[in-house]
Amino acid sequence: MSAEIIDGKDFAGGLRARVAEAAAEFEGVTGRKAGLAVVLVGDDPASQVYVRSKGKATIEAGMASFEHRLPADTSQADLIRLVGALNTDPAVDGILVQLPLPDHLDEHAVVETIDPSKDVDGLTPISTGRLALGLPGLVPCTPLGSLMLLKDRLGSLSGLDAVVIGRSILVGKPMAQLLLSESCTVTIAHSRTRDLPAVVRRADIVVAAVGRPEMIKGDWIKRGATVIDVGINRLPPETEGAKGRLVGDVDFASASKVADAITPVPGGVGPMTIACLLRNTMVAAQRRANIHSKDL
Ligand SMILES: Nc1nc2c(c(=O)[nH]1)N[C@@H](CN(C=O)c1ccc(C(=O)N[C@@H](CCC(=O)O)C(=O)O)cc1)CN2
Repeated sequence: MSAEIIDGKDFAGGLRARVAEAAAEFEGVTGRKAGLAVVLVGDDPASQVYVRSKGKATIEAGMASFEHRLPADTSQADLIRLVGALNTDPAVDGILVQLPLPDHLDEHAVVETIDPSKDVDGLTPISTGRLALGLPGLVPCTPLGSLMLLKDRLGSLSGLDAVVIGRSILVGKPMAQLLLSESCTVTIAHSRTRDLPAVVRRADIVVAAVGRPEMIKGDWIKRGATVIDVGINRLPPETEGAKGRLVGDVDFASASKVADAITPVPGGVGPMTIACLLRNTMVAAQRRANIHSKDL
């Protein structure tokens, strides 16, 4: 058996087109573009690529992009001052602080200052609390995109056993909450989990978000499971000067022989992260302008 490949790039393209339609409608009604502000501190190469992609995708969707690039030695007070200014800027509907931040900055303290109505990353205590309570709100982009792919593939997830490997605030914890709200039986596994292969083997749905290249092997996967690989790991280059291959947290070659369906890396969950950021920005803009629109 060979698993069906879940094409996140294709699904993300559809979502981006729907967001673009909503963005044009929003501009028609309000006379302004919905706006997303992205803040990057420092010069982490991967973050620079992601921030550039976010700006490009925002403009392609017909929204306004505000990019703020700050030096690596920016103080916490200066960063919080910038977030404060974005909170009160009427042209800004969504604010995202690119993570990780340099070590001297306190991510939680910075994120906490974002106005929850503009929290398109879904990371403020208000957004996190609303998700935990099962109330509507803005949800972190990678788990939201992963859930969209799962529901598109499986329809109802009710009663299914799901294992989320990883407990980060960006992916693991919100993913588990989302699966729980779909009535899955959810296990959160992590570095201290005993007999991880046995835990994973029970799952109908496996979401891998550990950040360890190709750690989850095919013989850990239950036959017929659906596998969502959130990992994006660049292997060391095979030849000098070349770029290393990009792989997920799942050993794709062995897992795809057992699973019913699997997301590839690249081209799986990654493109959904940016598409969901555009979607969240549009939702935030509509709510702030009191526009009631169909769900994106
Ligand atoms: N504040 C946030 N910081 C970070 C987030 C986030 O959601 N909010 N997520 C990640 C990085 N990320 C967006 O910021 C991101 C990662 C990967 C992709 C993507 O499209 N990946 C492609 C491959 C790209 C490549 O060739 O390198 C894919 O998987 O196909 C988009 C966004 C950490 N920080």
